[in-house]
Amino acid sequence: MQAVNLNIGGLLQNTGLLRNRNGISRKPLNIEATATSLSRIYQSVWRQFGSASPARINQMNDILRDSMISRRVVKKSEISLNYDDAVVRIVPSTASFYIQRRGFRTRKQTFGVGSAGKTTPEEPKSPLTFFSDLLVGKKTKTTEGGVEKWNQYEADLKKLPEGQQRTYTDGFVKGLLSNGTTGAGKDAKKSNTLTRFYIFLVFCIFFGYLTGRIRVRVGDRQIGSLFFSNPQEVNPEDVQVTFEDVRGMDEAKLEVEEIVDYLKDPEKYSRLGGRLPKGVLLVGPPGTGKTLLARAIAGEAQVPFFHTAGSEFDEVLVGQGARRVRDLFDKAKARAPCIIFIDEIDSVGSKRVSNSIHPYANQTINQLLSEMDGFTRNEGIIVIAATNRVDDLDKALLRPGRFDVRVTVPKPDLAGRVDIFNFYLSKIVHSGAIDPKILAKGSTGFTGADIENMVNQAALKAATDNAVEVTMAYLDEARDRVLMGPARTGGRIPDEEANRNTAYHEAGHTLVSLYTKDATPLHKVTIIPRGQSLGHTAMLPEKDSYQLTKAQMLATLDVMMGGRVAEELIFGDDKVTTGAADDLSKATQLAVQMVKVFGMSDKVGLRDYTADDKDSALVKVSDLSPQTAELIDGEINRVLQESYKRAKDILTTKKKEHQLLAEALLEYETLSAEEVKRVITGQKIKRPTPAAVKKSNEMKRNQPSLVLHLFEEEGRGKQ
Ligand SMILES: Nc1ncnc2c1ncn2[C@@H]1O[C@H](COP(=O)(O)OP(=O)(O)OP(=O)(O)O)[C@@H](O)[C@H]1O
Ligand SMILES: [Zn+2]
Repeated sequence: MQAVNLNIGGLLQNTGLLRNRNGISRKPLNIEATATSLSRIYQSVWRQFGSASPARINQMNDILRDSMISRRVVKKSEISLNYDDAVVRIVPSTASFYIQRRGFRTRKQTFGVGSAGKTTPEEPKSPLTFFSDLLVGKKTKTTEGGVEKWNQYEADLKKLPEGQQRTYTDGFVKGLLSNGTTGAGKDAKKSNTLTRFYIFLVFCIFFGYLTGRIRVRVGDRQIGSLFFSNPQEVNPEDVQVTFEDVRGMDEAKLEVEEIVDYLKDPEKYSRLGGRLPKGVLLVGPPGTGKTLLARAIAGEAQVPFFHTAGSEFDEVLVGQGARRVRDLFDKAKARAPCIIFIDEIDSVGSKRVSNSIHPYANQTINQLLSEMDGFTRNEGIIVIAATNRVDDLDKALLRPGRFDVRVTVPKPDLAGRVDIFNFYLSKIVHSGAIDPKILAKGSTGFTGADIENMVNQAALKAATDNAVEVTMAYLDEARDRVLMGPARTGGRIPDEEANRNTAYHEAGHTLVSLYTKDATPLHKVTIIPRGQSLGHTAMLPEKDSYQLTKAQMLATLDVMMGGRVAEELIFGDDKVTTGAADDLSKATQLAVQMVKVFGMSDKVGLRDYTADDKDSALVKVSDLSPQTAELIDGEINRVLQESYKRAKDILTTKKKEHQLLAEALLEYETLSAEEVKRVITGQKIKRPTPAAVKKSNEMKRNQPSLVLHLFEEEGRGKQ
């Protein structure tokens, strides 16, 4: 027992929590390792005493009192040890200790670690402990805990969109690893478990692959489940989703309600002679919840749901796509009433052109058409297809008797977004100060998937920070991630010349947007690489727009030109970079549309000139005269040229502002719209620069900053 006591003090010294008597500075604190070790020691003390009767707690406290720490703080009910952003509190009276990380703003957040097997109800325990538990290595007592964690992990994983599942898994495994390494070799058992876990993981993946649950994608195609005879066998899902889970699209829900009714009782409809659609086409941008709506229909009606994607029919081998369609319908018929859902139907159902990308699309579509014609209306099968490009679809699919009902699933409007935010916020622990209305106002143009993603990202970040709840700050940060893509983890790139270029380029976009009347309001500008680009100027519309005016489009063009113009003006014609390529390609697309589709060029007139671009004929015969073609070309160029000139005018007259802004960007890396406005009027920004923050963090780390109550107490005691 003596050994145990000494260990606590020694351990605290070792891990840098406690400065030793001579004040020699300590190693930087590894909070995870400390927590794990403390927890282990506490538990071993606890085990010697068995259950937690008051007498035993006293006994244990006696031991603690003898220890190096407690001797000095006999009378203290609590000892706090501060370290950078963490506080370790030891509460002898309850024989427990807590490691807190200081909260995001001012709030302190606590989660209990190693309260020696005893729960302390008075201590707020972070509700987001799943991550922190993993990171800190909180031990669940039995193997059941492991199973639970695993199940939880699996459940959580399923909830995430496919793109994020990997990141989540990475985090999970990292959590396990950091957990495992703290034992540093001594804990052979643990590493054994870890090995077993990996073997299990590999096995799961392999098994999943074999059974076709996990598929490998090569380019556009799936090479999946090669070993089983019937590849891509679609099995119906049991759907738990209901209309309650689908938010912010009341009209669409109304439109499909009848279908639910029908699926619940097809007989009733047949008896009354009603005619129901065979196919429903859900049209809307990606992420607006088309799949979700289809699932909800199945869930409401309690019928099987066959989920496929158009691309799955797109096969390497001749006739396979068609066979899959046949198999799918055969299975569905056996399970009617049911729903067949075909996602991204445009990938197979677009105009029946023979091209090298979809050589056998014809056969597949024909099969689909004949299957849909093959069953009668009231057989109890509803085929729901989703697309975001209805214009591209083969007209044959849209004929009566096929997908003759069309339901639009638009991006949510303000009220819809409030609803969706409310829904997803209700699933996480969040601060009461969060106002969904403000969130919705600040996320114009977001889809349901974006919002879900945003809330989820905020919750994950809060969990890794061991926060008690998700605050507005986390949500703001998450919004920027959704809006601009994840920032480069290392911050700015190490090439300062490139950074300078980016700063002037982005400042160019920003200034043009500020001084152009109809431009979308600025949100943020940054020179931290995001996604593909080196910098980013993010704009956020103030309200939902249902249409764009010509002035708004021209403003957008001008802003796009701003980047290139800035490079030219500051660094000279021959120093322009490739950084503007993306801007130019987007600008060109827009200009082409303005001239050819929207009739926004007086010279070219009001005709839609894209009609024959869409034609599926193999050999295109343009019915435009060469003069007209030339005219269109000239007009597109003129629109772009004029826009370039407007941007140049602004940046030439605002040279000083341009420089101020670029310098500020180099210094602060990211600026909000308000900060931009301060900077260009010559005012200072009232926050430390990222460089200063980094430096002060480093300084803190190298400085013994731990002293506190413990030693003050000791000093006073001696005098
Ligand atoms: N209106 C909404 N209400 C609640 N959740 C939504 C809504 N829209 C999207 N989501 C969330 O976003 C996820 C992705 O949406 P879903 O896959 O249904 O979009 P989609 O329109 O089918 O997109 P895609 O065209 O890319 O397949 C859903 O699983 C759901 O969690
Ligand atoms: Zn640009």
